[in-house]
Amino acid sequence: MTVSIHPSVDSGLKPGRADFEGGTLTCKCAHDPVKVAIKGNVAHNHACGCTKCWKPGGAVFSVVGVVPRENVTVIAHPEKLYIVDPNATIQRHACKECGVHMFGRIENKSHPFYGLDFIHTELSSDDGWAPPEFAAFVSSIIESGFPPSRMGEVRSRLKELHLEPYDALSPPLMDAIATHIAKASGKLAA
Ligand SMILES: N[C@@H](CCC(=O)N[C@@H](CSCO)C(=O)NCC(=O)O)C(=O)O
Ligand SMILES: [Zn+2]
Ligand SMILES: [Zn+2]
Repeated sequence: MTVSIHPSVDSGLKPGRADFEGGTLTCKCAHDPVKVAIKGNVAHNHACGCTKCWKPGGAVFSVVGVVPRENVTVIAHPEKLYIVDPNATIQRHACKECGVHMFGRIENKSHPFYGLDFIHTELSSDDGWAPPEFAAFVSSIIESGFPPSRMGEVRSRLKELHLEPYDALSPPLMDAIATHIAKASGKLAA
């Protein structure tokens, strides 16, 4: 049986729409759900195998991308949100009742990704979100208990889905992070 990556990619990637204006993320609560309005499309959307990103029940990977923080507005039930780990780089604001992560925010102003919030577009029923482009932190799925002996199967399936597997972020994003650090330390001209 083909290994399942995530319900939104298992039957192939759905193309996004260039003119997509954004949508609303809704948590899984049957009553009084938290709602978050997102302006514009998601960037750097990716499957993430890390232990920290929210995954729907049974999924091996999360699907997560970024939007400018000023494009994220909580429009219903902000009182249900809490920060999963206030010490983490990405502070994930999750619903206290259903556990879904509504957005992840970086508060450290010197972080390379400061200004970007992490979101899960599957929480929206709107059509046109950009699909994931690659798979990040693939080896990290083992930390959640995935059998190491099946990693070949996972990487083959990701390639088949055109989600190139990496054990950190993609090379362009890793280069962007390293460039930011080198500029901050003075090794490269700012
Ligand atoms: N092996 C660890 C990796 C966790 C990790 O570094 N996750 C990345 C990617 S999250 C979305 O791309 C990260 O930047 N984390 C910062 C944070 O979570 O605050 C594990 O699996 O836990
Ligand atoms: Zn909820
Ligand atoms: Zn992650």
